[in-house]
Amino acid sequence: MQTRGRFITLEGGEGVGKSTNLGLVCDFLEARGIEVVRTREPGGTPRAEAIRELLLDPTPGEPLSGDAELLLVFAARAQHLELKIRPALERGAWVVCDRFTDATFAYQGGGRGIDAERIAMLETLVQQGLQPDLTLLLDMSVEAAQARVVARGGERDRFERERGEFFAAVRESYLQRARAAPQRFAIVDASRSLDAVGESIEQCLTQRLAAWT
Ligand SMILES: Nc1ncnc2c1ncn2[C@@H]1O[C@H](COP(=O)(O)OP(=O)(O)O)[C@@H](O)[C@H]1O
Ligand SMILES: Cc1cn([C@H]2C[C@H](O)[C@@H](COP(=O)(O)OP(=O)(O)O)O2)c(=O)[nH]c1=O
Repeated sequence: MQTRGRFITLEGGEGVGKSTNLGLVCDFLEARGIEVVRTREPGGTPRAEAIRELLLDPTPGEPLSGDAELLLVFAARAQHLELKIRPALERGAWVVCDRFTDATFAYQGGGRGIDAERIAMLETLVQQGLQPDLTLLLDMSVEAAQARVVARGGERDRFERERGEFFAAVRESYLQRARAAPQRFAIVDASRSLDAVGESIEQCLTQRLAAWT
């Protein structure tokens, strides 16, 4: 019987280094002979990426209602799960995803103030019990992460234009979720050098791999 693959997510606020470290996670696993599917949310399939465009579009004018934002996030996720994540896990590949539902609890929950119970209802509907096996939460101060976003350059999307209080609430929600599920989460101090962060991530992956095999 084919063993189901593992599902690993990277989480954290803007500029903490998720995209940078995603490659490191994938390389680490591939070097151990594991088939890896690298993906991201919102997005991951062409139609889910189209929903991402809608969510990130900073064009002023018509605001996006909180519920519309929440439902779009889960619409993209439903598509991503059915077409990409579940088939990969079922054939035994491992999925490494830049953000998943913890981001919804942090951004739509903590940031926008949507009740966690409403989010949890959609989580149950769309995921039917599927949860990441490991979530690497890259954590650092909002101010230092913002400085990285500024240095990275480029146009700011709809979320990146939010105020400092929004990101402080996002960070706090992530930390609360990590404390509530310490088996699933590993909190990584993302304020350190790229090498030091990478070393912590590799240590964590080494421990998990040993526990899973
Ligand atoms: N540990 C680090 N130290 C210094 N700069 C970093 C570190 N990690 C990432 N960066 C830089 O910070 C910026 C944001 O990183 P990125 O991976 O795009 O973050 P995210 O995907 O979490 O928004 C990029 O320019 C990246 O090169
Ligand atoms: C997955 C997800 C992302 N988001 C937001 C967070 C990000 O600002 C945005 C896009 O994610 P991402 O591309 O990871 O942003 P960045 O690389 O700049 O950190 O989508 C939500 O609000 N809810 C969600 O469920």
